[in-house]
Amino acid sequence: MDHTILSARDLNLYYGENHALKNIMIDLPERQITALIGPSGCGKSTFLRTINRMNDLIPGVKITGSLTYRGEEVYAPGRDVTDLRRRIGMVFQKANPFPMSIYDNVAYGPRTHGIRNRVKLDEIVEQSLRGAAIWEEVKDRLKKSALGLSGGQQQRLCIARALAVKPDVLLMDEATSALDPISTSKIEDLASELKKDYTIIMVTHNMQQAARISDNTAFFLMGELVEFGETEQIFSMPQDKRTEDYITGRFG
Ligand SMILES: Nc1ncnc2c1ncn2[C@@H]1O[C@H](COP(=O)(O)OP(=O)(O)OP(=O)(O)O)[C@@H](O)[C@H]1O
Repeated sequence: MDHTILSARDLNLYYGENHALKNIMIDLPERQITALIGPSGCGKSTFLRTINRMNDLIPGVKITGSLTYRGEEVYAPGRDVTDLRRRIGMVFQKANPFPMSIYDNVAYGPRTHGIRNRVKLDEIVEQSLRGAAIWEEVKDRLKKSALGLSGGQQQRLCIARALAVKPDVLLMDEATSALDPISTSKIEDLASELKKDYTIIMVTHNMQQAARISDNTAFFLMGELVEFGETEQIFSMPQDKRTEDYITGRFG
């Protein structure tokens, strides 16, 4: 039986007057890859950011309904958002390494959480870089600037940085859209590897990518969740005509 880790019930989000998420109902299973697909502006990224409260930073946002993570309300008053974001990490479309060394990028989060012991930090940095499949490429240049890495390496470094605080869930917002095919395939392989230990939720515009690596697919359209199910089913036998039109390229 799949174990639900995140659950939305009648979840609505408004940017001022713009009703960007409409009555979202979804149960996301643990330790699987869920792909969020749909045409531009349908609310995929908004939904992704709602999960670790990144939308909190945007003025005029109103959220109603329920979103639970491991049974606890994400928007409960008094919820520790820093702790939530430690447990639910995020990787963005554009790799955004800090302008500091490779080592310091990865050690940044653990240091913020109070880890100062050098041996312990070394261990976390190595583990995280190995976890993100970039250790072999950077182990001899840990003190060099992260900005000297290629785009694909920078994105894997950002994944290592996310892993360093030992998260539970990884949110990926079009994490490969700026990368070449080889880097993209490395990150896809990595995601498939990481799902043994982490729950991954990814926004992608790349239908082949969703079909290749995700276990479940959610199709959004104009703020609604039109269809959610096993990726194989969604791509072979969509239940909704709108899903079918989208995945066969008739719009979007
Ligand atoms: N920061 C914001 N302030 C106001 N409105 C926003 C903001 N971000 C998104 N929106 C609006 O919310 C709706 C959903 O946008 P969102 O970015 O979630 O869509 P998306 O499906 O991820 O699109 P894309 O594939 O183009 O990234 C759109 O109408 C968009 O204009």
